[in-house]
Amino acid sequence: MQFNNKTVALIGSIKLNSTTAAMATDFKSIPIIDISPLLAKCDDPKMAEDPGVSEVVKQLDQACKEAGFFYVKGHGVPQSLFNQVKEQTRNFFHLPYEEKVKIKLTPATGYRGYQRIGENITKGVPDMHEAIDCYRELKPGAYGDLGKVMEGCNQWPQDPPKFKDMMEEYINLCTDLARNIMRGIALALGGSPYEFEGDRAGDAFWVTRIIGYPGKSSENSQEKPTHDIGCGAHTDYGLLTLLNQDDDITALQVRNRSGEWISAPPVPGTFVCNIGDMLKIYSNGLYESTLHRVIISSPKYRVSVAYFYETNFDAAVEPLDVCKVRVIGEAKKFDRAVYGEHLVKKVLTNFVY
Ligand SMILES: N=C(N)NCCCC[C@H](N)C(=O)O
Ligand SMILES: O=C(O)CCC(=O)C(=O)O
Ligand SMILES: [Fe+2]
Repeated sequence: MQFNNKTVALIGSIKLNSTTAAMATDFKSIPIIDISPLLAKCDDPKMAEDPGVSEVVKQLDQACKEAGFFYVKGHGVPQSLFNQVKEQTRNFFHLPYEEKVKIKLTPATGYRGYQRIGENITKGVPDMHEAIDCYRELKPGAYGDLGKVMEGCNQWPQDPPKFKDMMEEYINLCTDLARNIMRGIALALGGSPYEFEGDRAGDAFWVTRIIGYPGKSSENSQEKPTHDIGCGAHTDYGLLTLLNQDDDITALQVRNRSGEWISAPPVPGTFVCNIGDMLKIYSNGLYESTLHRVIISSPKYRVSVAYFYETNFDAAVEPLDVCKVRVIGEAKKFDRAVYGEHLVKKVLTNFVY
């Protein structure tokens, strides 16, 4: 099924109150939320009283309950940088393998660097993508044994020139943006704007994956995909993902509660945002970390840059008190996790090495 941008926007603007949201039929598309009113007030301690903020918060709450996915516009990241990040990513992956493998990811590099097509594994199946993985750098010994696996320096290519500077600038903007969206989500959950600061995510860890997907049986590609799963079905690990995807290829799919795969077509200039496993726990399951995957069906090479905003590396995550009281039903067994343990467990099973 295909949607044009107008359809997505229209469905996104339908307002439901919380009762109807719970009874709503399964989502068939993903809403677009203009967060500029939230960003205008996000440093004001009284932001919750602002009508513009309240409207955004209502839309975030509905999107997080229904789909766990939403597009964000009015995000304030300059369009030139937003697009340049994808163009330079395309330029990097276009280089010969000998050049790319100079920054190869290995356990010794703290799982930072370049992986070729088929080296990342999801549920036992090699993914048909290549990528550069980056993580916020940890000071040696910072989290003791918990952090050891992830210690290391990010590996940046020499070519394209200025790639590191560009990505670091972009990552800093994504970090600020994600913190501000999380203030809106904290309000949506019925908490203070600052629930996800301090010991929870005041020193947020982050992950960035710079990704390229080969075109389907394209003649001039370096490597032909052996199947059409660009990235197998998975959930993201932390709080909130900000995905900057190529403008003209539909490849990302999101699973709804009926098990149907719903496309998340490109909406130029927007981030695709989705909830990670830690936010699912904080929200006591009110918000789901939705399964998603990438299917290769276009002959064209596709790039995407995924920024993952996480909790503090050593955060012990359990449902917020405001969310415990909101879940009806008898003696629910609350989930718990230490974020760093969750990440390390994933990373250690994600690779062929
Ligand atoms: N940091 C995050 N969220 N990365 C998502 C990668 C998903 C694929 C990975 N092989 C997996 O199976 O999880
Ligand atoms: O490339 C995409 O569209 C999504 C990638 C993704 O889901 C991930 O890296 O976690
Ligand atoms: Fe993902």
